[in-house]
Amino acid sequence: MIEVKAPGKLYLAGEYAVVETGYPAILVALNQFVRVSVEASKDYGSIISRQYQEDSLYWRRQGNQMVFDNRDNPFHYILSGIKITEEYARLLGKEMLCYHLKIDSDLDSPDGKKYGLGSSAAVTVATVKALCAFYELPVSKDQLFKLAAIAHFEVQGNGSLGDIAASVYGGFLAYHSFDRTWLTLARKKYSLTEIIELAWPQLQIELLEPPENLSLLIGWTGSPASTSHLVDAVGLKKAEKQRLYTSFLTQSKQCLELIIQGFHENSLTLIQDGLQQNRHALADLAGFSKLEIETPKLSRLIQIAESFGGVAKSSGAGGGDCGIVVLNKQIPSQQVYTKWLAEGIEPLDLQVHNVTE
Ligand SMILES: Nc1ncnc2c1ncn2[C@@H]1O[C@H](COP(=O)(O)OP(=O)(O)O)[C@@H](O)[C@H]1O
Ligand SMILES: C[C@@](O)(CCOP(=O)(O)OP(=O)(O)O)CC(=O)O
Repeated sequence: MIEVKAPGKLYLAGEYAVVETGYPAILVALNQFVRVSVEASKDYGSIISRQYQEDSLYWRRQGNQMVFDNRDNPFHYILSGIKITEEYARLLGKEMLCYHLKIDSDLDSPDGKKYGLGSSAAVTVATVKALCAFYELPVSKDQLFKLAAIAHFEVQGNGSLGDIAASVYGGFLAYHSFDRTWLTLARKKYSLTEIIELAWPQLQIELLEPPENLSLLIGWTGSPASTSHLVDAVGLKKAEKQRLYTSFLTQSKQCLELIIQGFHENSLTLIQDGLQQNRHALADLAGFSKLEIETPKLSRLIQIAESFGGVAKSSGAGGGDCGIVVLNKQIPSQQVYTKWLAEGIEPLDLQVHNVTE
């Protein structure tokens, strides 16, 4: 039996701008996982998720095809991960097999709360990783990223795919998004084996070493908003308010360069300065897009963090969900947590996860 796991993530900076080809974001992988196991089977295969038990899917193999009843199944990312990995396996001359795939996830709490830690990305990465192991396909992290990014992109159709990178590489990383229009065309022109060997236009992934004194705190404010809805709303403003949008992109890039420099120079101060500026850039974007990215509860989370010398901002698409704080390790996190709890903000006591294998 094959068992693998892939971590969830949070955005530290660069949200929205990273959706534009080549623009950077900083992400961090966290010790909350999606776990996938694969076990060979004989007559039929299955996909069973602990979080979606009522939606278990049973399938049979007809040659290279998986045959199943496709009504109302929620396993789009998993099925896309399977499709891409099997396409790759066939190109490497592997025979298609039957198997039971089981999924379990820490990313949504048992009481159904969604923390916005990137479950669709982690589930896609874990599925691709598990099937690569099952079919004995040797894949580097770069290749795993590319296979999982294709699988995710072919379902969601937008987004920067930064969450896939965080789930594959782990730790803190600087991610510059690749040209997704190129990928769509490349999928028609090249085979999967060729695509995952190619350098993808504009893609850059750099692992970052955090300064020793950096502590990362996470607070959850509830009321998650729809990321794709927010991203689409910004897409609309991009055309309507070109000047403001371009200035947001420039601002975001400048902050990100400062933060990356902070990581390179082990400077907590530079990282904090960059995060602060990124918060302001996102406020400008929210202003001219008429969106609420930093909700009143996120603002409270940030004010409390600032009263302890921390720098904080919304994480990801915003409109609720998580806020992140970067502060000096010397400040006990419990002090911040107590104040948050008093205001109904839930501290998520998570650690940075480094992918070692
Ligand atoms: N435990 C799981 N089992 C099966 N599919 C999952 C699981 N967790 C997440 N998914 C898939 O990911 C989707 C959630 O994606 P999305 O709403 O984009 O969340 P996120 O923003 O956390 O990535 C679900 O609809 C489902 O398709
Ligand atoms: C706006 C974004 O830059 C960041 C969104 O991050 P979130 O963490 O809010 O979203 P999910 O990964 O779907 O949970 C869009 C993107 O980069 O795709």
